[in-house]
Amino acid sequence: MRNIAVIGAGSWGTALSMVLADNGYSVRLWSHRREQADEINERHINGKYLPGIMLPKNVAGTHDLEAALDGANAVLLVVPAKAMREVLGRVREHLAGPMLFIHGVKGIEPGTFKRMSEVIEEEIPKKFRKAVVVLSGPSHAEEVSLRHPTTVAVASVNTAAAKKAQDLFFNHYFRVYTNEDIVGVEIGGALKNIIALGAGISDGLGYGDNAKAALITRGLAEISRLGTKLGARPLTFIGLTGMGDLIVTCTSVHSRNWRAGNLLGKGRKLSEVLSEMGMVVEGVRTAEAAYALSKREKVEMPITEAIYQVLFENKNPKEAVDELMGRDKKDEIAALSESLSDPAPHD
Ligand SMILES: NC(=O)C1=CN([C@@H]2O[C@H](COP(=O)(O)OP(=O)(O)OC[C@H]3O[C@@H](n4cnc5c(N)ncnc54)[C@H](OP(=O)(O)O)[C@@H]3O)[C@@H](O)[C@H]2O)C=CC1
Ligand SMILES: O=C(CO)COP(=O)(O)O
Repeated sequence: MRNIAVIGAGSWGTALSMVLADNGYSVRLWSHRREQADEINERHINGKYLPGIMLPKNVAGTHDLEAALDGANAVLLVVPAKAMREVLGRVREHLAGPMLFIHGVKGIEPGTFKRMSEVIEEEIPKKFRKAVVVLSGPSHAEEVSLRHPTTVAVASVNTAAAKKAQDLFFNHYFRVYTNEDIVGVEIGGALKNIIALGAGISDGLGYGDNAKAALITRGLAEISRLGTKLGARPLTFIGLTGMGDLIVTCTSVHSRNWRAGNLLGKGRKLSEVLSEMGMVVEGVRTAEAAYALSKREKVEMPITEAIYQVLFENKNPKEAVDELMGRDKKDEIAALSESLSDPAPHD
């Protein structure tokens, strides 16, 4: 049996460990908290993040990063985006040879506004990485852990590496597609969280399905505009990691981003909401990054801007919606058509 190191024992790291274990791999699931690693080994559960789920026996918890990485054929990184660089610095100290790096993180690094694959390339010397792959798509951990049918995409500039990752994860309930557009997959996965916050805010305000459909569709338009400006392929945004993930995150009660937005729409303060969630809400920091990127790249992103203002400038959510609705009249497609020509993918 081959070994895989999973770095990050939250909901998603644990659910993906189960997929790998079901596929016959020996998984070492690293947690930065010793008691969580002990719980995984002694009781075969991760009570905080996936309550009620029994983990397969071939998922071993560990608090020792060196032991997690020793002899591993691939490493899967699943920590919050803001922790990625620090965790990679620690991982780097224990690498002995080249490894396949896969990540399942849906965020942009605060401050640098870099994608996670860029952070991995900066922190892990070339001699220690065979390739970098992202795994993304509509996939709530809670449902994956119940082995409910789920589809995702794996993307890399290295096609063979994407196929390798596809082989690692693919099974009867977890269908994995390859995609050559790593920029589009990472941008779609990160920015959908901002729109999910918006969908939650809209629901919290008492608005209905019309408003949510508008947010999803026009949200996708602005994600595509920024993504293509950054080098993504437009078609990626109508796929699993674009429209697919927007649908699931904006409509599911499992979504932490939707739930956080819902509380904000009901009038709660951001600081209170975040401490109550107790899990990562990537859309908050990603809204800051996407807002800055939209200014840097001169891309119009009115929904992102409105959500940024609600989160960081204390704007009243209802006023933000009123302002969005009162913007200048527009043609639906004209502003999009430029970015919808589909060049070959590039990084
Ligand atoms: N949950 C899901 O359904 C999905 C999540 N994702 C993405 O996966 C990524 C991780 O999310 P998810 O697992 O859900 O998050 P959770 O909040 O469930 O778990 C985060 C995990 O990371 C740990 N952690 C926090 N900071 C650090 C650090 N500095 N060093 C090491 N570990 C740390 C936490 O530990 P502690 O318990 O101590 O806080 C916890 O184990 C996010 O980018 C998310 O968008 C993608 C697809 C689906
Ligand atoms: O990315 C996800 C589902 O595809 C999980 O979304 P949340 O982080 O909002 O729970």
